[in-house]
Amino acid sequence: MKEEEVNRCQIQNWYPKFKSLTIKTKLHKLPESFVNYLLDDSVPFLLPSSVTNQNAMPNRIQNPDEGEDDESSSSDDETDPPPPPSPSFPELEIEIRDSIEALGGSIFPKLNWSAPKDAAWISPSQSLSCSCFSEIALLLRSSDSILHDLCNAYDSCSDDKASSRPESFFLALRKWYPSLKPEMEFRCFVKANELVGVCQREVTTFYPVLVSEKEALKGLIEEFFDVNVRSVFELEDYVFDVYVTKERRVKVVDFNTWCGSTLPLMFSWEELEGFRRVGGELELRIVESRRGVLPGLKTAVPYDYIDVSCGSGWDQVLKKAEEEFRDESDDEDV
Ligand SMILES: Nc1ncnc2c1ncn2[C@@H]1O[C@H](COP(=O)(O)OP(=O)(O)OP(=O)(O)O)[C@@H](O)[C@H]1O
Repeated sequence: MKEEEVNRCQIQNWYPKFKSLTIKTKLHKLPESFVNYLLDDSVPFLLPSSVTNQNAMPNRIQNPDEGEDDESSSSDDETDPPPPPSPSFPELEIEIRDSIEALGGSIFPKLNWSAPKDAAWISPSQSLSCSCFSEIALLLRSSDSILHDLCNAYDSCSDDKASSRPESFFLALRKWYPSLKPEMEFRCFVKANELVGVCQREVTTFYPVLVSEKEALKGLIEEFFDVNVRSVFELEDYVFDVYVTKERRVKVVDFNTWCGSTLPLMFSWEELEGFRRVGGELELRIVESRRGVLPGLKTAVPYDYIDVSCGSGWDQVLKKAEEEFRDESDDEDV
């Protein structure tokens, strides 16, 4: 993969061209001091001190290995060095506060490529919804996906002299949508400027609506690609994610590289590479039945993608899951 492909998929590069077809977003170029703050892995980490003090969180995030303050630990206080001063980014904080306000009070944060999805557990809301600078800082500092953007974004590039990091980092604040339906998100694969495959983005669940609406959804996405994406996005091979609204309008959620750190979800890259759609039928791949996923397993994947043969170990897991499922469905009042 070329560095150019990775660069095109940065939100600050694609957003201006797709502004009217995606989630409303405000972009903030990050000062290097804030980038260094995100990269600093000292423990305990300090949240920026707030100049606006609006909904600010406590500055010091406790190291899980440290006990609660008690008598014995306070006796060491005299010998402990004083805690370092909290970092402060007053200009950025004020710009961010204004953007959050303009976006309705809650935002979804991401850097050039990634959102801190893996850090949602640390947020009081257990989601990526943020309403102040310190909530954003906490999510960004706690996320490996963000660390990947900061340090490893060009790892899959084959250029002779690939960059180690982008020229600038941007923080994208996207209007928060609390009730996006996972079944209406799709990943679309484009090879040589042809849409060669589409699949549901949330692959661990069977959604009956996708079975009944499959043809209509496929038509909508195909038309959206032909009219709005094919001749506008500058790469030939790439992946994009879309959301279909209840009014049946298609919105771009994100652009990703072909291969690299992008997951092919219900396809394999080999399979996608082999698809040639000139005149052929586009496949929208979905989980076709309740039995197409492993019930009760968090890391569930569609049946076809694991080795279920006798002796693989999965055969026993599946047998047990199917028995449980049968017991549950017997209880269902149908
Ligand atoms: N503005 C928003 N409000 C609420 N949820 C959102 C918003 N934007 C995205 N999401 C949810 O977060 C998920 C991840 O978003 P996004 O694709 O931007 O992150 P990402 O890090 O690039 O993910 P990936 O690496 O899987 O492509 C989306 O699938 C969607 O469910």
